[in-house]
Amino acid sequence: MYPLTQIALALVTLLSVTAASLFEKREFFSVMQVPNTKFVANGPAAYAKAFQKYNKPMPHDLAVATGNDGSVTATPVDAYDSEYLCPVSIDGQILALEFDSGSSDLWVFSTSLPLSQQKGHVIFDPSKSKNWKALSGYTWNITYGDKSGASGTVGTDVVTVGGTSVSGQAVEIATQVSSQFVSDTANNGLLGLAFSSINTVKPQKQKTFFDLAKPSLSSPVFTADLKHHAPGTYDFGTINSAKYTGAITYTNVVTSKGFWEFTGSGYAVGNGSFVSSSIDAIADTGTTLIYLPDAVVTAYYQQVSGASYDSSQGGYTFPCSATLPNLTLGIGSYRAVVPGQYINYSPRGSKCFGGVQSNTGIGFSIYGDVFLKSQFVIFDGSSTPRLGFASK
Ligand SMILES: O=C(c1ccc(-c2ccco2)nc1O)N(Cc1ccccn1)C1CC1
Repeated sequence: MYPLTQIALALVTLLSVTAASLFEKREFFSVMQVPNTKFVANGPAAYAKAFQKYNKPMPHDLAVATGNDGSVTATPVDAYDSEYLCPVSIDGQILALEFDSGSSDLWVFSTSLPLSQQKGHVIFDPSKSKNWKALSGYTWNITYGDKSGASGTVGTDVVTVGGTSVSGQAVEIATQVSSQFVSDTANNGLLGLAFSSINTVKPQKQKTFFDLAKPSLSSPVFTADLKHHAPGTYDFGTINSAKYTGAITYTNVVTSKGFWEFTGSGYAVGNGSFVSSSIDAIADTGTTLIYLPDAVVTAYYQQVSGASYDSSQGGYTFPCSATLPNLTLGIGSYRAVVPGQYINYSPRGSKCFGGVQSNTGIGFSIYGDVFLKSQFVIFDGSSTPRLGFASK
């Protein structure tokens, strides 16, 4: 064979081998493992992972050690305790949500919002969730008492709160939010804990996290242990006796409006005598202040020197140096005492704005955070829903 031919043959062979090696199915190859030097070992978390992987209940101590005991921290968003935010995982994306026992929609800031409304917020991106299932044609639209509101579309996903996971939870994606929510950049959405009857999703109402979690909870309850100027907790499925003192007083709940609605038994201002009177009220963790009948509000501020209704502020104000009396609110025979200092809500101009205001126009009273943070509160979602209150 001529050398030229040999060279050509060799070249063709070399090329064909090279080409083949590019396309051949490689039988095996090894990759060098590189240790993650930044990883900090966490034994309990590693141990808990095994239970979570196979969705098995983990031992109590391990649950407590790893924040999986159904307890979630509720952190005040500012120096006035105007709202409390809790970390919620949506298929691994963690957002700070406001737990609201006065509404029943779980909605989040999302990538579907105009960028101007997303600014400053932690955003949920459904495209990054492997368990996300869009509910085609479903919408939601909610308006709150302070005229704030939001609306959008819906899907379902896996939602985890304090180690309690729920699959198929309706997550309401905001496509529009009001200016109050845009400017509240710590708040990335709400988790409704009122009754599912007032969920706003159409064409089919959706269930709240609590309703979906109930069957997996040891007891169909959640508790609120909110604190004054400090983080507190919501617990799901258990009543932690270390968090309250004395006996729990239970009172019946009417669910016809979809709220945790009950009848208060009266009030006392400071060391004054208790006035028996039926007060139709709701327990609302999503409302900051206490809204009461005018008779109670005027009786209270009569005991605060320099207090007056300031129409320019839309409520009662008083000199910030004023000493505020305690407010006692009756629930059955139980006397819930709200410390006076909790009722100095915030400086407003040269005066301070009261944490107790009139319920005029609402149609019922609202026992909001100023009240709830003075108590340990049990939201009992059993077949006969009831509210429990205890001192702490
Ligand atoms: O903001 C709400 C509120 C919550 C949920 C709903 C709603 C409509 C449809 C489904 O839920 N509508 C509200 O209005 N407050 C508190 C409040 C504060 C001040 C004045 C009026 N009210 C409801 C719980 C009482």
